[in-house]
Amino acid sequence: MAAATQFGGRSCCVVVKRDLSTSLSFSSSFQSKLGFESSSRSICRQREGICGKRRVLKVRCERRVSAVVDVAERDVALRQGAGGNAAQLSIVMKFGGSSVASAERMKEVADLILSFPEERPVIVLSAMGKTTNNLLLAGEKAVCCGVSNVSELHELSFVKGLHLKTVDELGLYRTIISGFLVELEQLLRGIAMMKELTPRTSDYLVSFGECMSTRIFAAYLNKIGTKARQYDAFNIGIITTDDFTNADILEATYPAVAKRLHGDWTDDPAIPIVTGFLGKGWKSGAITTLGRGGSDLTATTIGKALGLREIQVWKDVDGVLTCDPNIYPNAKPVPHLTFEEAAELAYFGAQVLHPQSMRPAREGNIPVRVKNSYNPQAPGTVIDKVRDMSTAVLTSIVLKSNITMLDIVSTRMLGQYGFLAKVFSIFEDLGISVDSVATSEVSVSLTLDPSKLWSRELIQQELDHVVEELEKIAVVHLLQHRSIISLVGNVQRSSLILEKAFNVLRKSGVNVQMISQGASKVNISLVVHDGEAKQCIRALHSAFFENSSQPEVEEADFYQNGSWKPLVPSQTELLSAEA
Ligand SMILES: Nc1ncnc2c1ncn2[C@@H]1O[C@H](COP(=O)(O)OP(=O)(O)O)[C@@H](O)[C@H]1O
Ligand SMILES: N[C@@H](CC(=O)OP(=O)(O)O)C(=O)O
Repeated sequence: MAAATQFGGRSCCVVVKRDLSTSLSFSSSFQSKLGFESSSRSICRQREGICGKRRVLKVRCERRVSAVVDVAERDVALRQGAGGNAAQLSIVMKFGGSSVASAERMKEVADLILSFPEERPVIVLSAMGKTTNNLLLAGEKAVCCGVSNVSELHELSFVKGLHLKTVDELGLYRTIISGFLVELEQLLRGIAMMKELTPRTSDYLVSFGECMSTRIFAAYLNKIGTKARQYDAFNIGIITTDDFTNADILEATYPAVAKRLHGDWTDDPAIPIVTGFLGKGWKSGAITTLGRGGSDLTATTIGKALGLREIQVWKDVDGVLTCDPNIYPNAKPVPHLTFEEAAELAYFGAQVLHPQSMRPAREGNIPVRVKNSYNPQAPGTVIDKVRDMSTAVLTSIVLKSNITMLDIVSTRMLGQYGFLAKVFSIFEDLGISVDSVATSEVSVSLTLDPSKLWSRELIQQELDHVVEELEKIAVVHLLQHRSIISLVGNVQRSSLILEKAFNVLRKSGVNVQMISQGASKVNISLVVHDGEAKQCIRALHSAFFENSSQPEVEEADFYQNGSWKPLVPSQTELLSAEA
């Protein structure tokens, strides 16, 4: 009989078997009270929800008999291994495109995985190197290049060449991927014939990248004697909305993925190699993608589904850095972040993590470690529920460029209630999401992310439509080519952060056009002109992270002449500072 673990109340608890099937189990007195002939009943409905501040799992069997258990309790039980002492899958390791860009890199990643013999990892892989970009470009070019020219497309040759070279160099059979390469060319011919690349076709097109990288890597592991099994995410229960190119993971994913991966592992252990980035639309049944960089989200989703101990995302940098190293090479690794900080960082543009990827990790309370596959010795960044904030001031500076800002001033006088509600209902009706907001009773400034508008070609038309609608109730100024600089950190120290930031910006001669502090209290956003943004980031980075002569930001500012200055300067001090 399969071993099981149980949690919940004394008279009624949830039992999870080794294959992750669940049932409700009753004490004998409760059983006789209910009139059930056996002490166990299968579950006909289960749903996750919020109760107070707890995430709970509500399960119900026939005759409306139900149990409510803490999700955290369930996850601990799963982590300890539903199934007694059997060695269960323990961690997720996700390797991004940069980590598996060539045969040599794949060998190094295999060595890295095998250097943790005590772990039983699930591996999530992205497409090799720049494959996704090349596939997208090939698709765009196919729309207008004519069917007969498809085979000459440079991007197609690049993708074919890279994958065949990798297979050859790893000593594998070309048949692992040859079918995909033929189908890929056929698909591009189809796009050329139709002269159209829909979001649905685009997702199908890019899926070839992950489908091939995982097959190559699994074959290589098997070749070197490590048993591995390839999985396409869309066939193992990663169920999503049908929002092609930017789909959301649905709740049904978690039990389905757990059942499939745990079940296969229990029957015949082999390292699972799963395609990142991909899912299956719940209505269409078609392949969907989770948005660019979506393999991070695949990794955290699998981590939560299986209740694993840790989620590792392996990149080409030493962890999450104090700012984008492409903007400023002096960026330094950040050792610890909370889920909230990491989510805010990702949402406001730090390309290092997918914006939605922290959600499953936070819900499952599973730590995420960001590591460098080119430099595995580097400690990386640990992202967890809490961290010591006693000395934390600023964690990271993030830039989001080319955003649009709207200044909206009510045409009515003060005291006009309902103004903000009207403004936001216009955005809701038009399906446009707003990033940052600053308000007064009769005016509101807000920023829009152009990538969230429906389609790139329509941006100007859509913006004109937004302005037209808003002008029915307000005077509107549309300000384009703006950047949001997000200061992510300990906003308990917001005055200190703002004081220092504005000092830097004043010295740089930059005028901030909007300020917003999110309710999450880990982020202060400043809007500046695009042209000034990078220079601001460099200056802010030097001030917050590089001035080593200053012991700590707050000490430097408030510990002078051997004594502490009060945190709030007196009026006289402010006046003398002004002078
Ligand atoms: N704050 C940041 N910290 C670390 N990397 C960042 C940051 N902002 C932008 N990046 C960029 O993100 C890249 C890593 O993310 P990504 O390209 O998704 O990696 P992978 O493809 O390996 O998953 C880095 O090479 C770096 O250029
Ligand atoms: N290959 C996809 C998904 C992904 O997550 O890639 P990476 O891990 O290399 O950012 C993309 O390029 O968007």
